[in-house]
Amino acid sequence: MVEQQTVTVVEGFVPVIDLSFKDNAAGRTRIAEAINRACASSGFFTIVGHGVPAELIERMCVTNREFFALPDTVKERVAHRPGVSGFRRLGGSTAHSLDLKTPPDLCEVFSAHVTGDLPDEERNCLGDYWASWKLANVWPTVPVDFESIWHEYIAAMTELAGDLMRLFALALDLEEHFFDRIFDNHVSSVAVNYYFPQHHPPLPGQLRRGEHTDWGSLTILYQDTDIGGLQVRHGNGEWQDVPTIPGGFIVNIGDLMALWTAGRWVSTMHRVINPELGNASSRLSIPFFYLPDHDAAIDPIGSFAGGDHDTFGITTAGQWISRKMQKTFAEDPADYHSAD
Ligand SMILES: O=C(O)CCC(=O)C(=O)O
Ligand SMILES: [Fe+2]
Repeated sequence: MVEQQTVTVVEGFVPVIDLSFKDNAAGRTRIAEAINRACASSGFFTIVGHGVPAELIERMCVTNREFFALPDTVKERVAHRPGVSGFRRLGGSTAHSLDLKTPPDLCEVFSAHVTGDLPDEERNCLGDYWASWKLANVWPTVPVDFESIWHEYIAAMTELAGDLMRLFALALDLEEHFFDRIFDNHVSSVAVNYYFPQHHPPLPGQLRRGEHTDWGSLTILYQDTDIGGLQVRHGNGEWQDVPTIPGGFIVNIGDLMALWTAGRWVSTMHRVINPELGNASSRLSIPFFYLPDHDAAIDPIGSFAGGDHDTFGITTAGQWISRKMQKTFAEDPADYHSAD
């Protein structure tokens, strides 16, 4: 018998859920119940006992730290450019996805997609509009094992995210494999955020990451320090720090889960605040954005069908995410055109 307290190991707005028993039926039921509570209140929880090897996470952190420590001229060799994903010295303005006008976020980013190594002709079929998952991946040659570690990490995240979606299905009283077919050609990505040391005071309204919701189904986030900075917005409008749990991943749901559940689960606003002035610490965060097939519908599912939702005339997951991304990077001189 798996008791409730062995599953939710820390209660709170962002509870800590232990997945150690996810491979037995009683454990899965308990975990699904805990996930349902978290997703209906904050949309955020931390997982431990997730089974991703600590040494893989460590290698992923080390190789990315090495990359971001390289001179700009070297990093620019793998720069994001039309048709190609990669390194961005300006990590966009996530608050722009909500039409808020803020200065650029104080981070650099390197991103790659699960689709990014496919041949051009296959990628070009993934939506008839601009989309980041249609870009080719570009890989630095230094650090030498960068690309292979990224691939290993993406494979581990894909497996974990698929299992989380099966737990989500149980939590929503759906058939356990309900979501599998919506993700059989998923267009997920990893975007490593490097929050560099701040030697100058930020501009008014400028944050490491401006407030935003995530746009996909779920995000699995690792942070490589305990200096913190990630905050989620409580229903009463207050911002709450997300505690760092050693070895844990933060999981949050994105807009698609809120749309699919007609708002029963919440896609919660979050942001990353600046360190105190004079504190020159840096931080790496590694979100894995689990994004379904680009043509997945965004209508409410199962028993939520017919519920209220305003999707601004958008019908597919790909259009929804692409529109948000274009707003986030609108000041980037790349080849964007409307997702409509
Ligand atoms: O760095 C973090 O803790 C969060 C980053 C984030 O919210 C994002 O990249 O969507
Ligand atoms: Fe986010």
